Amino acid sequence: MKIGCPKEIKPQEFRVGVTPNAAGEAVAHGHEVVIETAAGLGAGFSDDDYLAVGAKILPSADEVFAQADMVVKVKEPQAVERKKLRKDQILFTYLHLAPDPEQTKDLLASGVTAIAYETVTDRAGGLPLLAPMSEVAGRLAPQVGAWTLQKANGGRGVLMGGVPGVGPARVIVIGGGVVGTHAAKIAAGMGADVTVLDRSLTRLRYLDDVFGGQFKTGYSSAGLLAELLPLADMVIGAVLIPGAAAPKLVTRRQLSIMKPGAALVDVAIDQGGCFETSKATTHQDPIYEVDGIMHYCVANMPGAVARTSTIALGNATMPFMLDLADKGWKQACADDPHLLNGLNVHAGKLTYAAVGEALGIETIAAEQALAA
Ligand SMILES: NC(=O)C1=CN([C@@H]2O[C@H](COP(=O)(O)OP(=O)(O)OC[C@H]3O[C@@H](n4cnc5c(N)ncnc54)[C@H](O)[C@@H]3O)[C@@H](O)[C@H]2O)C=CC1
Ligand SMILES: CC(=O)C(=O)O
Ligand SMILES: [Mg+2]
Repeated sequence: MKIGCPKEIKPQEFRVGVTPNAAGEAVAHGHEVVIETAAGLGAGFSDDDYLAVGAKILPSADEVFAQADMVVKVKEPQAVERKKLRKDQILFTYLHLAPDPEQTKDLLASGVTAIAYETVTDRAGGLPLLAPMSEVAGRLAPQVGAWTLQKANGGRGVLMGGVPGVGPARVIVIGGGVVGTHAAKIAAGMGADVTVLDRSLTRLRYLDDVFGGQFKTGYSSAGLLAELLPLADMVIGAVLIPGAAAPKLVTRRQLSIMKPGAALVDVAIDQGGCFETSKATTHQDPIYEVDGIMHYCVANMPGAVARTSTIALGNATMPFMLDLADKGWKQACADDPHLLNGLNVHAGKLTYAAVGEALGIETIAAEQALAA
């Protein structure tokens, strides 16, 4: 199979979908790998690094898309990239379709077979291709939140760890999955007073067992949140209902009960965001203010630390990419129900129920696409 990897074109996105290590393994499996020139530069990989493992360098994205049987990326295809997709081509990348009707429409029209990293599952009930980026975004969240809290950025001028004689910042993390756990660990490590809320008691028991003493836990409800919001210096949104649009947990009216200059960091923005006032921002212009509350809503946070993120993502995607290339998507998905859970679009049909529900589009079962 010919595997193609274009340079990412989303603003300030420096990650790359295929690392030289992954390219080398694919070549060793007998596949051809074509990489757009300079695709890896932002993550510290030169064209020569790819040539050294047997990949080919192509001069443009047009040629990569035209030649590839499978396109491997990081971010959802942008409008100009979507025009290059075609029937009988596999697209393997993050998609986040539920809050994105335009992209969904274009993918359906293209006829492409699109497998979304964020809905591939594992035996433990986790999301193995989302997890590495959730680890990164979770660890970044307190860091960017702390920056947002600085006076010059519109924040309330509170230091995460406080100082002797002055108490620490209070941080509320909503959602105690991968993002939430890593965010809480780092915020607690910075000296903040941290509470993690989740709706899963099993998850709260795990967090209490492992991190009891470092941060507190609470059962996520509208009532508890209303109690905690007036006390918070920072709220980190880290909820997920896989594939679905994020539930709105903090309303615009509730901003008025918060401290002026408090920071909302909505990591769940790629699924539409969990605060009513969230709208996606970019690394170039990451924060904005609503009713005196600062919002940070960058939808590709891991792009800020592109080298760490690219290697972490490549480690996770490589075995799935190899499986898809070795067997073709149908056999790979038939053999692995967890990879089949990644199938979101095939030949003009949506194959992921939560996306269909969010967008009001008819969905077929992924198994039906396999049988077609
Ligand atoms: N902005 C960015 O750059 C990035 C965003 N993300 C996003 O972060 C979000 C979280 O991802 P993960 O932590 O990997 O998911 P996860 O599945 O590991 O954790 C989500 C947690 O949210 C909990 N939850 C669901 N509804 C809740 C509610 N109403 N209140 C409290 N908790 C609730 C679940 O029980 C679960 O523990 C996703 O939307 C993901 O796409 C991930 C990486 C990068
Ligand atoms: C998960 C995701 O959307 C990202 O890493 O950008
Ligand atoms: Mg994202």
